[in-house]
Amino acid sequence: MRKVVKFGGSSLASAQQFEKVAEIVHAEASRRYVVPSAPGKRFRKDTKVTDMLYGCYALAEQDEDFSENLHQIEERYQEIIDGLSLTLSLEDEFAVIEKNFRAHVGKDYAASRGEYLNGIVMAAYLGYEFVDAAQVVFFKENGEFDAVKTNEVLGERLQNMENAVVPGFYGANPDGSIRTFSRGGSDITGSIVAKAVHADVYENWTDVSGFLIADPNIIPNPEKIETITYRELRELSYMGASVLHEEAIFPVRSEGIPINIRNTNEPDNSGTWIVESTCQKPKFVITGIAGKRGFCSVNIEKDMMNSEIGFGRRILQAFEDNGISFEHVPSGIDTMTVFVHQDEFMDKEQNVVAAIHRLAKPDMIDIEGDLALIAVVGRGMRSTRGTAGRIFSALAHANINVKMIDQGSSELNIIIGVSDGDFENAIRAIYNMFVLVQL
Ligand SMILES: Nc1ncnc2c1ncn2[C@@H]1O[C@H](COP(=O)(O)OP(=O)(O)O)[C@@H](O)[C@H]1O
Ligand SMILES: N[C@@H](CC(=O)OP(=O)(O)O)C(=O)O
Repeated sequence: MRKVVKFGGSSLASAQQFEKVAEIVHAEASRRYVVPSAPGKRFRKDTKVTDMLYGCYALAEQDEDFSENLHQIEERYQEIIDGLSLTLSLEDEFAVIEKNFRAHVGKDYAASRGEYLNGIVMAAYLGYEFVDAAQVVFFKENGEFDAVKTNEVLGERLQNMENAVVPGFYGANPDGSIRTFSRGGSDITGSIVAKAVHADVYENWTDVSGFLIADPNIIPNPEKIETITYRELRELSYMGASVLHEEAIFPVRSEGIPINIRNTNEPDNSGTWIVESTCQKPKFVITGIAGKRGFCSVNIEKDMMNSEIGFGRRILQAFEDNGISFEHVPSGIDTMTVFVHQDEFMDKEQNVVAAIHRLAKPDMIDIEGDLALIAVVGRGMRSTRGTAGRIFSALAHANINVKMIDQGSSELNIIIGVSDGDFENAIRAIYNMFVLVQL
C-alpha cells in the first residue's frame, strides 16, 4: 500500500498542527510521500504565508523596504521550528530569498517559498527526504504544466525513495525559473505525485471532515458527502467548492486513483471518497451544491433568430474576438443569453456589444451584471423525476427570482442563475429542500 498525503495550509499553520500531521503520517507506514502547502491561517483574521510573500515581494518590486515583512515571515517559520524543538536554521535560506527579492526574480518564485520552506521544515520533522519541486515538476515554454516530463522525472526520482517530502504549488519553467500553479495549487501537486508513484490512494488533509454538501460558510454544519465521483466533483469544484482545486483530479483520474478528503483535526473521521464510479447510492437526490458570484449576462434578441443559420456562431465570435470565454449559453426562439465572468467582461463590454451588432445585427442587446451561478450536482438526479421542479419550488418559496436555468445534457447538474444578493439564500433554500427535509 502506497499513499500520497497532501496537507493544506490550515493543517500546517502552527507547530501544534505540525504535531497532528506527524502523528497522522507516522500512524501508517504507507503514508510515504508528503506534499505540504505553506502555513495557512492560525485564526480567522490571520494572513496565509503565501499572501505575506506576495505582499513582501510587491514591496521588493517597487524597490521599497521589505525587511520587516520578510522578518515577519521568518518569524512564522521560527515559531514552528521552536515549537517542534527542531535544531534547524533557515537563516541561509532567508538570506538567499532576500537576495533574490532584491534582484526581482519574480512573483511566482516569491510565492513558492512558502511551500519550499515548509517542505524543508516538514522533512526535518518527519525524518523524510526533501525533494525540491523545482527539480521534479515542470512547465512548458507556453506556461502549461508538462505532464509527460514531470511524470517521468518525478517517478524516477521517487522510485527508490522510501519516504519523501515534495512541496506543493510550484515547479520549474524550461529556463529553470520558478512557476506556480494557480492559488490552491498544492492540491494539484499532490495529485501529480500520486500518479508518478502509482499510489493506491491520494489523501488530501484539510480542516473539514470531507467534502460537504454545501459550503460550511453558508450552511452551518452541512451533511458530509460519503462518496462522490470525479465528474460530480469536477462540477462542484469548478463552481467554487474550494476544498479541492478544480484541476487536481486530472492526474489521478487517468490512473483511477481515489482521493480521500480527510480532516487533520478529526483524523478518525473517514472523510469523503472521490472515485471514478460507484454503485453506492447517494444519501440524497443531490450530491452537492456550489456556486460563484460575479457573472454578467448578455441577452441578445432578434426575431426569428432560430432560423438564421450561423447566428449563434456569430454571437460567440464577438466574444472570442475580444478574448472572452463564456460560461453558459441558454437560448430561446428569439433570444440567446451569454453568461460571462464580470471582471473579464467589464473592460471590453462595449467592444463586444459593437462586435455583436456588426456580426449578427440583433434587434436588441441587454446586459445585466451582479449575477451568481449555482450548480446543483448529483448522479442521482438522472433517475429521479422532478428535480428541477423541486428547485424552482424551493426558490419560489424563498422569494427568489430565477434568472436562468440550464440542465447539462449528462443530467448530472442543473445550473441556476440568480442575483448576487440572493446567492446565499438560494443555496439555503435548495439545501433545505433536498437535504434538511430528508433528515
Ligand atoms: N462543499 C465544501 N465542503 C467542504 N469545504 C468547503 C466546501 N466549500 C467550501 N469549503 C471550504 O473549503 C475549506 C478547505 O479548503 P482550503 O481552505 O483550501 O483548505 P486547505 O488549507 O486545507 O488547503 C473549508 O475550510 C471550507 O471553508
Ligand atoms: N499556498 C498556496 C497553495 C495552496 O494550495 O495552499 P492551500 O493548500 O492552503 O490551499 C495558496 O495559498 O494558494
